[in-house]
Amino acid sequence: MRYVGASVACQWVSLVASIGMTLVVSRTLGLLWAGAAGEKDLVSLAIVVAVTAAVRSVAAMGSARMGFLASREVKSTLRHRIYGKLLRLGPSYREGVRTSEVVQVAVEGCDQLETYFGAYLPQFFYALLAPLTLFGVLATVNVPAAVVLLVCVPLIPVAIAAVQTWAKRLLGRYWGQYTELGDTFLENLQGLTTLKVYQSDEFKQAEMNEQAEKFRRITMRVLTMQLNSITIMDLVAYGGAAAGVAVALTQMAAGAVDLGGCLAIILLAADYFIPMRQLGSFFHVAMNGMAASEKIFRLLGLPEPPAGGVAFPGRRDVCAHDLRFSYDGEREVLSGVSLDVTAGGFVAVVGESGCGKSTLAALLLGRLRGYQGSLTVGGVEVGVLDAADLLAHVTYVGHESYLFKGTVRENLLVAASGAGDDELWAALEATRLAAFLRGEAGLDTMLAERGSNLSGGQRQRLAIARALLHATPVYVFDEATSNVDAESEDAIMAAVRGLSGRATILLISHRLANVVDADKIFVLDDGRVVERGRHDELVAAGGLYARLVRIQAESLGWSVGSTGGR
Ligand SMILES: Nc1ncnc2c1ncn2[C@@H]1O[C@H](COP(=O)(O)OP(=O)(O)OP(=O)(O)O)[C@@H](O)[C@H]1O
Repeated sequence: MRYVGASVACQWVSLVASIGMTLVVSRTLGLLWAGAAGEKDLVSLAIVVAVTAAVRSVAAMGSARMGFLASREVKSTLRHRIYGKLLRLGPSYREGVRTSEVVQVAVEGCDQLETYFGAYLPQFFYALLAPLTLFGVLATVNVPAAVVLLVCVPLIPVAIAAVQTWAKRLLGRYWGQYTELGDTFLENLQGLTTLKVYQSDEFKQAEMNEQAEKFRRITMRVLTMQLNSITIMDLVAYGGAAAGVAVALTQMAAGAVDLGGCLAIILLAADYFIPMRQLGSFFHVAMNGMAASEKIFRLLGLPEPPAGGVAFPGRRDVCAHDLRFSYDGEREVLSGVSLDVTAGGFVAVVGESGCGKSTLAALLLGRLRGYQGSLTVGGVEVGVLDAADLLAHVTYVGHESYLFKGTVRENLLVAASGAGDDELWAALEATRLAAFLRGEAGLDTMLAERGSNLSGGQRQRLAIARALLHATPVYVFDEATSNVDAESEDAIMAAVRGLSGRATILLISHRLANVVDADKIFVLDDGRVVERGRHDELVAAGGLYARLVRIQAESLGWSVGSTGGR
C-alpha cells in the first residue's frame, strides 16, 4: 500500500502540472486571440511548458518505479508463500494440487498479479482522485461544464461492474482450461518416450489438440469480452468528453465563459475520462490476475500436516497395530496390519505385488495420512509427529530416486552437507560406484537432469550412497535395489545390513534372497500380515513365503534355506 500510495501521488502531481500548463496555454491563446499577449506572456508560457514537461517526466518515472516496487513485493511475497506452503505440505502435496498447476500459478499466475498491484490498484485510486481534482479546477472556470463532465465519469465504472460477473465466470473457466492443458502437456512430455515406444503419440496429440482447441475457444471468448467492454468504455469516455465540449461551446456562445476558459474546458475534458478509461483496460488484466489469485489462495489454503507436532522420540522402534488404510475411503489396502521392528533391528516386509508394502512405507514416512489403528515410531504415533522432524529422522529409498542436475558431490551433499570427500567416497565404495566415478571426473562428475547420463543401476546406486550418508535412526528401503545388477546388489545389501544396530531398518523387497538375513520377515497378503518369522522358520512352515521362495529359487537358481546365496 505504501508503494501504491506513492504511485498515486506521483500521478496526481503529474495531473496538477498538466492542469496548470493547460490553463496557462488557454489563457495565452485567449490573449493572443484578443491581441493582448505581450512578450512576457510568451516567455512565461515557454517556462511553464518546460517545467511541466520536467515535472511530468519525473512523476511518470516515479509512478512506474513505485508500481514496479509494489508488484515486485507482491510477487516475491506470494512466491515465497507458495514455496513455503509446498515445503509444509511435503511429499503429499500431490494429493491436493497438480504439479503443473503449482508451476503455472507460481510463475504466470504471480506475473498476472503484477498488473493488479503495479497498475490496476494505483490507477483505481488515481481514477477517483483525477475527476474530482479537475472538477475543483474547472468549477472555477464554468460550473455547468464541470458538472456535466463529472456526471458522465461514473458511467465507466458502471460499465465495468456490468461485465464483472460475466468476466469473473469466464476467466475462472479460462484458468481451469489453462491448467488442465498444462497438466496434460506436462504428463505427455514426461511420458514422451513411452508414447513413442508404443506409437501412441498420435492419439495423445489428438487429445492435446482437442484440449488446445478448447483453450483457444475460451481465450477468444475472453478477448471478445475484453474488446466489447473496451468499446463500451471508449464510447462512454469520448461521448462524455464530447458532451463537455458541447456544453463549453454553448456556454461561450451564451457569454458565460471567455475563449481562454472554453479552451481550458475543451483541453481538459478528455483528462476527466482518461484515468477511468485506463482503469478499464487494466481491469481486464487485473481480473485475469484475480482469477489466478483464486487458484493461488486455494493452494495456500490446502490443509497442512499438523505443524509443530511432537518431536521425533529418542527411541527408534517401529510398531504397527491393527493398521488400516484406504486411498478412496472404500477399498482397504491395509486391513489390520500388525508388526514390530525393535530398535536397531533389520526387518523385511515381503509379499506379492499390490499387497500394500509401499503403502505401509508411505504411511511410515507421513507421505500418506489418515490411517486408522496405530503406527508408532519410538512409541509416538506417526500422525502426531512433526512432519519435518519425521523426514529428518527417517531415510527413504524407493526404486526410483531423484538426482539433480549438478555434480555427484552436490547430489551427495544434499544428504550430509558437512560430509568430507573421504566420507563421500566411502559411501560410493559401499555402493560400488567409486571405480566408475574415478574413471570419470570423480566427485565432480556432472549429472544431467534426473541423472539421465547414468545408467538406471548407477543412478540407483548413487541414490543409495546418498541415503547411507544421511545418518538417520530409521531407514526404509522400498525395492531400492530392484534395478541394480546382482553383484552390486550383494555389496549394497551388505552395506544396508551394516547399518542395522545403529539404525532400525525396514526392507521391502520382492527379491527374497535379500531378506534371508533379516531378524524378522513379515509376509503381507492382501493388506494383512499372514506370516512372520525368520527365513528358515517361514520356509519350514510351508506357507505363502515358502511358496514365493520356491518360485524364485526355481527361476533364479538359488537353494531354498540358503542365507544370501542366489
Ligand atoms: N495413489 C494410489 N491411489 C489409489 N490406490 C493406490 C494408490 N497407490 C497404490 N494403490 C493401491 O493400493 C494397493 C497396494 O499398493 P502398494 O503400492 O502398497 O503395493 P505394493 O505391495 O508395494 O506393490 P508392488 O510390490 O507392486 O510395489 C494396490 O492395490 C494399488 O492399486
